[in-house]
Amino acid sequence: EEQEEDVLRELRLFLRNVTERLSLDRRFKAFTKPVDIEEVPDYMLVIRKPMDLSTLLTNIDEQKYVTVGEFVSDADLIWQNALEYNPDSDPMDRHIRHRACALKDTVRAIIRDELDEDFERVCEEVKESR
Ligand SMILES: COC(=O)N1C[C@@H]2C[C@@H]3O[C@]2(Cc2nccnc23)C1
Repeated sequence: EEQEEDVLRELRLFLRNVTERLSLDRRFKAFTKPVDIEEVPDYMLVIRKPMDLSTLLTNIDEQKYVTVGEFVSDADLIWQNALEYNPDSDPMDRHIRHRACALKDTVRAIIRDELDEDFERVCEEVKESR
């Protein structure tokens, strides 16, 4: 119904704003596009559910997310995949793991600071009603 569409439109605006801010952060450059499987041929063998910031944005526009929780689950794949695929002690792996941890903390901080819990509750009710 109309009010539901208003809530989901506001959700998409919030999620686009969060995703765009993450994409502009230079620390998260490696997370902005899918890992290039030409460059990294074994990536898809190791990582079952690839995810990146550009794919999050596409998902938002395709109205995949009805709650912030669903969005955060996909956003978490980005840093979880990076920790899984880059586990070694060499400096490159440590560098991307440090950035993955920064991404995890930044997503959580933005949601804690900027998401009204009453708004998320309304989104959950829309989801249950479907
Ligand atoms: C989110 O990004 C990543 O998990 N990775 C892992 C890959 C291994 C290493 O860094 C990545 C890209 C790359 N390309 C060429 C040679 N080596 C690399 C980015």
